[in-house]
Amino acid sequence: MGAGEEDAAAAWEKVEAKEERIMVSVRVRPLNGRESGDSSDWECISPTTVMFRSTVPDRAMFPTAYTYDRVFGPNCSTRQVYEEGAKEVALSVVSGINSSIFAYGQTSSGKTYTMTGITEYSVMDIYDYIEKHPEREFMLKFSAIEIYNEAVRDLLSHDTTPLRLLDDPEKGTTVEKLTEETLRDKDHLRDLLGMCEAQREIGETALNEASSRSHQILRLTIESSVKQYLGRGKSSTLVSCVNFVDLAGSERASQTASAGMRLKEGSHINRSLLTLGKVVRQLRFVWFVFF
Ligand SMILES: Nc1ncnc2c1ncn2[C@@H]1O[C@H](COP(=O)(O)OP(=O)(O)OP(=O)(O)O)[C@@H](O)[C@H]1O
Repeated sequence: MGAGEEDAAAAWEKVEAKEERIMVSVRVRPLNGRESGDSSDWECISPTTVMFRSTVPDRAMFPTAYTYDRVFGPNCSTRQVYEEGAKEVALSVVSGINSSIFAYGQTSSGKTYTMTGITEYSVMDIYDYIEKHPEREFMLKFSAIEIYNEAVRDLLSHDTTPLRLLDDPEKGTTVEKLTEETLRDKDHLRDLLGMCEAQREIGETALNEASSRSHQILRLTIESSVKQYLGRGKSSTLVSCVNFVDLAGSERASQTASAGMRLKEGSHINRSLLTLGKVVRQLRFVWFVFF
């Protein structure tokens, strides 16, 4: 086995050793200017437990505690959330393991804020790993889509025509004609991330002046081979990808004061999140997933 294959085998052993391959963390953001007069209903009482105590007087007597793999309170930085909640998952891509990190939550809860930081830190660590492994040849590719009002759009193209989803028996679901950029360096990736941010559909609601109105999926694919064996017929190439998913937030029309276009967007967002919830619930009962 070459160095890369050993890394991959070690990473797989680590994954196999864990009973759970899904990690769920909760981040409670600080109250903002609009909410600062209120007291928070949520309190992080340990690194894994968050407690909900309703401010409605009759219900305040019955707090409920929820336990997750990790809970981050309002004073935790995005760096800490990344280091303790996402780094291991993001970096498994360099060892040939596919992974996804996604943020799910109510509108204005801090999903985009958190995912932007996590993506940035992951990119820095992935390039750092590449620099420390000159014995391997790496090729990085990047693609980005948003799902807006149930239509899929390429965020690396100025063409707004919706793209078709195709079911490939080997590759699974793919997006037809999606741009995939081969990255020159991390500055190139930063430029592309900036382009995605600029292209993404956002709009103002009563709860968030820059609310994401679409689901965004950024995909980084990494191919790597041992340089020594390249072209000698002995080399094997590791190919894997990491997805950074920033979902649009669930919302109540009464709270976001949505009407017209915003209301239509909100109903698409809520419906797709409801479907995602159903899929996750069903997965609890499925032992094998066939592709
Ligand atoms: N941990 C945090 N610390 C400080 N400010 C935060 C934090 N999390 C979020 N914010 C701020 O709160 C506001 C809402 O955050 P953000 O846009 O990330 O929410 P969201 O969940 O993505 O919302 P939506 O679903 O509407 O797109 C932003 O102004 C953001 O800068």
